[in-house]
Amino acid sequence: MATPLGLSSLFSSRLYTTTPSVFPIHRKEFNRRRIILVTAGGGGKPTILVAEKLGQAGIDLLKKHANVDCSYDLSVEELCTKISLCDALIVRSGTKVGRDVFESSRGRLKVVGRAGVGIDNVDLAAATEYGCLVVNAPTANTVAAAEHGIALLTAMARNVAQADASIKAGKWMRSKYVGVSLVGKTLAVLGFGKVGSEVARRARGLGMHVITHDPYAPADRARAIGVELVSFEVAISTADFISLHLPLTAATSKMLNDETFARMKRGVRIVNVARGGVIDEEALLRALDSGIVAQAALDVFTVEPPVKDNKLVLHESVTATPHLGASTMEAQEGVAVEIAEAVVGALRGELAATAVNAPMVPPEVLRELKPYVVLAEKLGRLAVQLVTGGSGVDAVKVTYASSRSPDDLDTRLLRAMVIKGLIEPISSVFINLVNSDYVAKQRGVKISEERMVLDGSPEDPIEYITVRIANVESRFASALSESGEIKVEGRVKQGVPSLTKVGLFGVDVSLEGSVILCRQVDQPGMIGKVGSILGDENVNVSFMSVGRIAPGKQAVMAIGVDEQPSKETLKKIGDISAIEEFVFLKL
Ligand SMILES: NC(=O)c1ccc[n+]([C@@H]2O[C@H](COP(=O)([O-])OP(=O)(O)OC[C@H]3O[C@@H](n4cnc5c(N)ncnc54)[C@H](O)[C@@H]3O)[C@@H](O)[C@H]2O)c1
Ligand SMILES: O=C(O)[C@H](O)COP(=O)(O)O
Repeated sequence: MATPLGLSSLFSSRLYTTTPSVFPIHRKEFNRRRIILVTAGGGGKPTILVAEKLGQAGIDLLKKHANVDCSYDLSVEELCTKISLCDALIVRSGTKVGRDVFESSRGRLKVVGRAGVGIDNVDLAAATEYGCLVVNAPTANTVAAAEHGIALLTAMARNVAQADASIKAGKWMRSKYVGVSLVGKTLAVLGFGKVGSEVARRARGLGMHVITHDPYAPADRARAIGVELVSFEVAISTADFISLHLPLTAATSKMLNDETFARMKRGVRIVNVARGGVIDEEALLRALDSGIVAQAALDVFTVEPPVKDNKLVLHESVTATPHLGASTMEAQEGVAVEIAEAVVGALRGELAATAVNAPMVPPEVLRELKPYVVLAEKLGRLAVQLVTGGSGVDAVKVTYASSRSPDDLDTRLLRAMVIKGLIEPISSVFINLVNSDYVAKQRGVKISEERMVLDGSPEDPIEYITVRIANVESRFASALSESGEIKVEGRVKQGVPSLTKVGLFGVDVSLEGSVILCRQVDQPGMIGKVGSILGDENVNVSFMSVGRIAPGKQAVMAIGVDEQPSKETLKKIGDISAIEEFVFLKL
């Protein structure tokens, strides 16, 4: 059995395979491998704790394969006590599966199943560290969430909840509850993924003019349902209604805030069935009180359940529901079956397509590929940030230049990491070796791979990796290759992943922190100018390199920074007259 590896959170799990590591791994051979997950229970049936209400079809399926303990509303202490007797745990969003749960399981807990999409309530790093696979059910509640979005939209526009409360209180207030019509109004859907596109489709049926903002959604998918892809600015400033369908990520956290509310049409109405943290709740309260936002309908909150006297929940212009998006009989039956199959499969040792944490890969392979794994993810992350919003990513080519025979180089892990880098920052999906191809296919991203066989010693597995994105525009024109694709190339230098090429320009910058890329007319003093602007703001520069076409001609300067420079600092860099374009990229 393999031992734990101290790699990144994605790869720091205990890795169990039935065969010792071999390198190369041939595809068929790998597919035959089984991951041993069930080690407890004395060879009898495994025990599964279902800690939140799950559809009966799922429970029935679980009971065919395991002892099932359905215990709801457990305190943290009760959960921690029970867990040491369980091989798998199934939860929804209401149970916090923190480090204490994994610690208390003393190694017996092998699978956590999240009966739904979001896994914000599961400590993934701890799960991975304790060798516990986490699986979710990402598709079965999509329609339910979309229907709830539409329910909130229509109920809000016609004051259904407020009027119902009023009539139940013995009042008959017809003029107070005059609503607004939806037909002909503009709805901006922010996030055009699984739920967002279903909401858009339904809103079109209500006669609304639907626009959407999602920098990563293909325009043809939007066009197919009569929806216009627009910039964030156009979406928020022209909408009568805004519906949120984004994952909660660093980029979307508090995306609706004082500044963005100020740019909206006065009287805009907002629906949130995504995650509470996408809205700055204090700012929403201010916008409601000042009349910028006429009404809001909220299914999700930053803290759930919200505190008793939460001002948003109590606000007259707010319609609130207790995270009911996925709560239909049909969705819960679907989710229950989806999660039961995934958990039973994982307990049997099958690879799970909806696994959200660590893949199982032989440690020797991981140890050798570790820096290349990081390089692959960062190249993916860089490349996607160079895409102009709205372009839609559908064709990605990854080239591995290596002196090894193609048979001696298994690139699935690297491809998975490129996909992770490309998709994870813009999605609620967690990507690993198990689910990467599935997710890429589902999102219409075609990944092709190419091997370049080099002469020389095959000691290092790879000389360099190139990631190209075709059919897109770039927000940094210098990142384009001769054939018009976004192109980034990297190498591992003394164990450190480094960016070595952007478009046609050679650079040399270690892939840590963040990177600023500037195209400039090659001339003396540029490094000093940019360096001093960053220095004035105490931004630590870790690396600087300049790649030029020829002396005195154009050059691309790559600057590695430890901290994120402020908008003002970036503007000062952009204002340097010799700088023709620049971009800030987070790694
Ligand atoms: N209330 C509920 O019960 C309920 C039920 C299901 C899903 N959800 C939540 O709804 C959200 C959407 O779920 P999904 O299954 O459609 O996810 P998804 O990954 O299919 O779609 C998310 C979309 O957001 C886009 N996106 C990412 N960053 C963006 C940005 N900065 N600007 C604009 N678009 C951006 C992505 O490109 C993607 O298309 C998630 O937060 C999920 O947790 C809530
Ligand atoms: O992430 C999800 O799937 C939804 O938010 C639903 O959560 P729930 O299963 O707790 O209803």
